[in-house]
This record gives sequence, C-alpha cells and structure tokens, in this order.
Amino acid sequence: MFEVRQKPDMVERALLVRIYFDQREESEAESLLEELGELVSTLGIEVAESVLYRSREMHKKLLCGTGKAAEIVELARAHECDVIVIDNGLAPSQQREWEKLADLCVIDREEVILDIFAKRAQTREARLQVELARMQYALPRLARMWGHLDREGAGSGGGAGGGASRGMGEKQIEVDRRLAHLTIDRAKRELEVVRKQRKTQRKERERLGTPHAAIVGYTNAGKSTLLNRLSGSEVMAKDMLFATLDTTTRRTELPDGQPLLLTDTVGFVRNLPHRLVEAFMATLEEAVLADFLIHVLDASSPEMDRLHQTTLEVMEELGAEDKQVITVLNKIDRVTDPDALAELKLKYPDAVHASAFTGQGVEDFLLACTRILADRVRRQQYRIPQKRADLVSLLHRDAKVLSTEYDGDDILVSAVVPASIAGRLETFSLLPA
Ligand SMILES: Nc1nc2c(ncn2[C@@H]2O[C@H](COP(=O)(O)OP(=O)(O)OP(=O)(O)O)[C@@H](O)[C@H]2O)c(=O)[nH]1
Ligand SMILES: [Mg+2]
Repeated sequence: MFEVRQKPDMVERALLVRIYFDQREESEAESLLEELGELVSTLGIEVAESVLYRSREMHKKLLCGTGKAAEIVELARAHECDVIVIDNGLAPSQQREWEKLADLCVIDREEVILDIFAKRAQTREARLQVELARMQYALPRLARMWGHLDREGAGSGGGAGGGASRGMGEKQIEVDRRLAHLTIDRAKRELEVVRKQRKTQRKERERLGTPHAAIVGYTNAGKSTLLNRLSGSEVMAKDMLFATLDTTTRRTELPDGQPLLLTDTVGFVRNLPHRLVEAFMATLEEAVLADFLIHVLDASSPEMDRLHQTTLEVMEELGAEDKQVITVLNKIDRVTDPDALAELKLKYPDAVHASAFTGQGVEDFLLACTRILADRVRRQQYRIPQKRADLVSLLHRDAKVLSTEYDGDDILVSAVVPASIAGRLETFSLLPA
C-alpha cells in the first residue's frame, strides 16, 4: 500500500499562516489561527510563529500575491521551519504552487485535521472513515508527490505537462490513482455494512421504545466527561482535540425512573472538512436520528459563541436542525466572575449551567431531559376501522409506525406516537404496548 503523505511524521517546525481579505474578518481569522496552533501541536509539531496576513484581493495562484508569499517563505526559512501550514483551504494547484515557491512542505487546515483523525482512529469503523476522507483528499494531489520522478527522469528542462514521452512519475500516478480508487470503493462498501448494522441496532432500540439523545458539540467541550458522569462509564475523556472518534451509547436513568440512552459523538471544529463530515456519516447519523440533542459547550471558552455557531451549522448540514436541543453550558466551575455568569444567563436563557467535572448542575440537566421527554412519544397500539384510513395516514406521517396488521374490518397499528397527536387517536387505543 502506498503512503498518501509521509509528511507529518517528518516535519518538526511549522510556520502558521492565515490569510484574510476583509478587515471585518480579522478577529475571526486571529482565533482560527490560534486554534490552528492547537491543532498543529496536537500532531506534535512545534509552532515557530503564527502570522496573520491581509491580502487586498484573492489571488488564484497562491491565494495572496506573489510578493507576500515570498515574504512568508523568507520568514519560514529564517525560523528554519520544515513546513508551512496555511489555515485557509488550498486547492491542489495552489498547494503545488506554494511548494514550488517554498521548496518546503506546505499543508492546509484540512490536512492537519485529517492527520489528527488518522492518528486517533482506534476502531475499524473510525479507521475506515478516516481512510476514505484521506484518500479523497489525496486523489487530486497525487501528482504533487511524484513530480520529482519526472524531474529526475526527464533530464533537462522537463517541465510538467507537455512532452511526448511519459515520465516515470506519470505512470506511477496512474497506478496510485487506481489504487486510491480501489481503496475508496472498498472503504465505502465496508462503511455501508457498518451503516446497516447501526440501522439494525437502532431498530432494536426503537422496538424497545427507549428514548435516545445524542451529545454533540465542539471538540474538547466535555461531551465524553458528561457521558461518563451520567452513565458511570469510562469513555476516554482528555484535554486534547478530537479525543473521541467513535460513538458510544450508554444508558442512564432519569429522576422519574425512565431510562435514557445517550450517545457520545465526534467533536466538531471550525472549517471541519466537508469530506470528513461525509465520511463520518455512519457515526453522525446517530445524532441525526436521536430523539433530541444535548449540545455541550465549554462555558469557559472566550470563543464560546462562535463554537456554538459552528456546531449549529454542522447539525444543519446533517439535517438535524429541527431537533429539540438541551444546551449545556459545561465547565461552569471555571466561570467564577459573577458578571460573566450573568452575561451567560442573558445570552443563553434556556441553557443548563453544569459541570461534568464536579457534578454541579447535573440534576437540573436531568430534569431538562425529563421535561423534553414528557412531550415525547409513547408507544401505543390501536385498532382502527378501515374507513378511518385518514388516521392511519396521520400515524404514518407524524408517528413512527412499527407494525400494521389487518384483522377483519380493522387495522391493528403499533406505533410510537408524539403527545401532539395522541389525543386524536385515543378512542381507538388498545392498552399501551
Ligand atoms: N473544569 C472542567 N473541566 C472539564 C469539564 N468537563 C470536561 N472537562 C475537561 O475538558 C477536557 C475535555 O473533555 P472531554 O470530555 O474529553 O471533551 P469532548 O467534548 O469529549 O472532546 P472530543 O472527544 O475531543 O470531542 C478534559 O480534560 C476534561 O477533564 C468541566 O465541567 N469542568
Ligand atoms: Mg470526547
């Protein structure tokens, strides 16, 4: 198997760059750059310096103008860096141009995140998902890896493209491309199997009618810690980015005794590569299909509002924007300033203040879950005369029909029914299942 990139294990010192174009983007660009620093450090690469550059316009070749790019390369050399990390996304051609100019490895935020995911992936499912995303990222960039073969083989003046004789590099690219396509297809097929297995598990949960919530939020917000606190389990919770790549479902009990299933999910980050969201679909589907969401935020982060927004955007992308949400302002033990607390109350009036660490606020959180479930769904059985097909349609539309069976002139329907329509069906109800 060929290696997509050998870079991250080889490079040691990085110059980080964020290019922005509009004055109004400055503060966001600054915080993105800071976060990139954390991401890069997570890979064990030392950050020599981080620079923010404003470019008056977007240049196609290198994003910024050539003069500015040359300055950046100079700075990287002065720091003896072996990699330049550009926080903006780079098109494959832009990445090639940068590497040509710098004669150094140049990567973007997406590649950094992909590498972190690759390092963290533990289970077969996570590995498959990361592999899929990495291959898709690598495919249009293969040319960049093998360009040196052409330079060596072509003797003099052998520029890229043109030329009647095909260089070694070009042939190697074709082989690699085929290999990459095969790997992508295999990963997709295997993930489809995983998706089916999850579907079967979900069906089983639905049959039992146990309510289910998914814990979502920015990376390092405390999602796994909350799950551990609530279920007494020991999912790895660590002060690092992307500690969790696999979903874990655990059971807890609400104060009124009813069970609740909780699923921990992979954390989000700003500019999360789209292909990672897609690749992690099998995992993230758990969130989309849960009865409600628990959105965990790090209340002690100065960036909390932006991080809140990022998670909402990803949830929207996944089609889960209509789900009911309990917002948890976690790590509240770290917020001691009364003014800051008051501001949080004002900005997030419905949020639960909690600390998964100390246990503070966990009771309030469980009560919020109970309240959400009070209006939820009950499993019911009905005997509906065939002439009231309208009610059967209603059930198909607004409830989750588990089974239907004909019995003489009646239809026997078993369904999970939201409180909103339960009243209209009451006269046809048999005993709750
Ligand atoms: N002070 C404090 N620290 C917390 C709290 N909750 C979590 N932490 C810490 O925050 C760090 C991240 O917690 P995790 O539970 O791993 O965060 P996560 O959201 O699961 O992160 P990813 O899996 O990376 O998405 C750990 O070091 C926790 O100990 C809290 O309420 N208060
Ligand atoms: Mg986690």
